[in-house]
Amino acid sequence: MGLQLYDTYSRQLREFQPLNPPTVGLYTCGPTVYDYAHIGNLRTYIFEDILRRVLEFNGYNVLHVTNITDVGHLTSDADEGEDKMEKGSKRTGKTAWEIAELYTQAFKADLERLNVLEPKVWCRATDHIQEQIEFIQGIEAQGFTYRTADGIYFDTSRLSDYGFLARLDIEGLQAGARVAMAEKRNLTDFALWKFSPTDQTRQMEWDSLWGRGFPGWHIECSAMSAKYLGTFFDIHCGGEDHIPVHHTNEIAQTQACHGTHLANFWMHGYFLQLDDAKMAKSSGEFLTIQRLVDRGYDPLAYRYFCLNASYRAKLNFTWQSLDGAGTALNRLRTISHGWGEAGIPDDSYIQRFTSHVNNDLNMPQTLALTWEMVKGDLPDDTKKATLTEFDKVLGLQLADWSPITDTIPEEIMALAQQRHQARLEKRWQDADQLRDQLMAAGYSVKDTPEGPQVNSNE
Ligand SMILES: Nc1ncnc2c1ncn2[C@@H]1O[C@H](COP(=O)(O)OP(=O)(O)OP(=O)(O)O)[C@@H](O)[C@H]1O
Ligand SMILES: [Zn+2]
Repeated sequence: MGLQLYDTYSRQLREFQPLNPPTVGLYTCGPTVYDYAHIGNLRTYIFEDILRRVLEFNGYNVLHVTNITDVGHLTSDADEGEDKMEKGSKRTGKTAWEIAELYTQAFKADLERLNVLEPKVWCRATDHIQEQIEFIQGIEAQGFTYRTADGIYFDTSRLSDYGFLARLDIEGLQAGARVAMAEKRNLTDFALWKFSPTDQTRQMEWDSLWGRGFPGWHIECSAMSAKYLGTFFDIHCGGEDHIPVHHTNEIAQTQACHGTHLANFWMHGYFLQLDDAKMAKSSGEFLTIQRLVDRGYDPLAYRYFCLNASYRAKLNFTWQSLDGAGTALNRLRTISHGWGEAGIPDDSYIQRFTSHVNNDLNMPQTLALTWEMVKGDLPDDTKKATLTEFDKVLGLQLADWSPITDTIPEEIMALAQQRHQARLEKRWQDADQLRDQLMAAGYSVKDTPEGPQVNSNE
């Protein structure tokens, strides 16, 4: 059986077939760079990384595109409130451009620490203003837009299946509406272009044929995915919160302009929760990768923790489970390091592994299989080779790991051994001199019942 993926659009598992084999177009909605990413955001990027690795494991060539939202995402997803970037600028005292750069770099560094593969294309919203303007013109030409005092809006009532992705009950929504509509014609209408306020200047604004302003949040993804992947490509991903608003509106825009629902598969990662509530920047403890590192955790322990659950299930974060993941990861590292050189992978395990990862990225089953293989009775070199194959998807960097003592150079270990010998023979002067030599080279030595223990002073 081939690769089965759950498609939110059709609400079913579907067999994945690329539109243009062997290439797979993958678009993953990126961060709004007004603050550090929390580990909840990063759970979604780990899920998308597993997806990418599984596609590559199946022999596809993945053209992976991720955007950076550095303008236009307002504090409410419904086009109200302040631009998150301008808000971040006030909070930090830096310009919106400076914080965009700062948090983009911090985000990329977090991904690297989690061994998330870099997309082939990074695209910033502010580098694609012209493409967004042209896309809005396309929508306008099809008659889907109208103008209000604060911007150009998309008329969602013009699409008979608006909201299909989220199975939105439009009539129910309208009836229960509590929010002021201002000049919006329908509750679900959204901004394509917002005008700059007349009484204040924005840091990020551009001229357009409609007036000076900035793009709405959703248009960047329709415009940039069309530029890099075409107007109908293989897979589009994001977190579950993107289903009812952001992705629904991306689809509406592309449908209006190009008549497609943008991607063949829509896939969504479910939330990381803290005390049974969504982890968010605005509420609860703001946990970043750096916070975990400061508390002595390896970022890859967090990756392992995420692999314990299906991407389609909410996952509760606890320190205890992170400890458990860290312990399991270290056991895996130590055991596999002890196996020595790799031989040839075991076919039957590789087949079972493939069927688990191809079963909608079933990581809990995959981890269980990994431990079954590790504890089983295959020869060590076969185990090593099999695990190395598995790790192409798990991404735990097992082959790169070695115990700290392995990094002590041989000549230093030899000096420590000579000192040990001198001590046994009670040649105290020689022993002290050898210790000084080790110190000068940047190492300290501790005498333990098991013999000398050498540590780097770095
Ligand atoms: N708790 C969470 N668990 C998993 N994914 C999340 C969580 N919160 C947000 N995401 C996802 O993280 C990605 C980046 O989102 P973005 O940078 O816009 O964060 P955000 O929406 O500002 O975060 P927050 O909602 O915490 O303020 C999106 O795909 C989003 O769906
Ligand atoms: Zn998007």
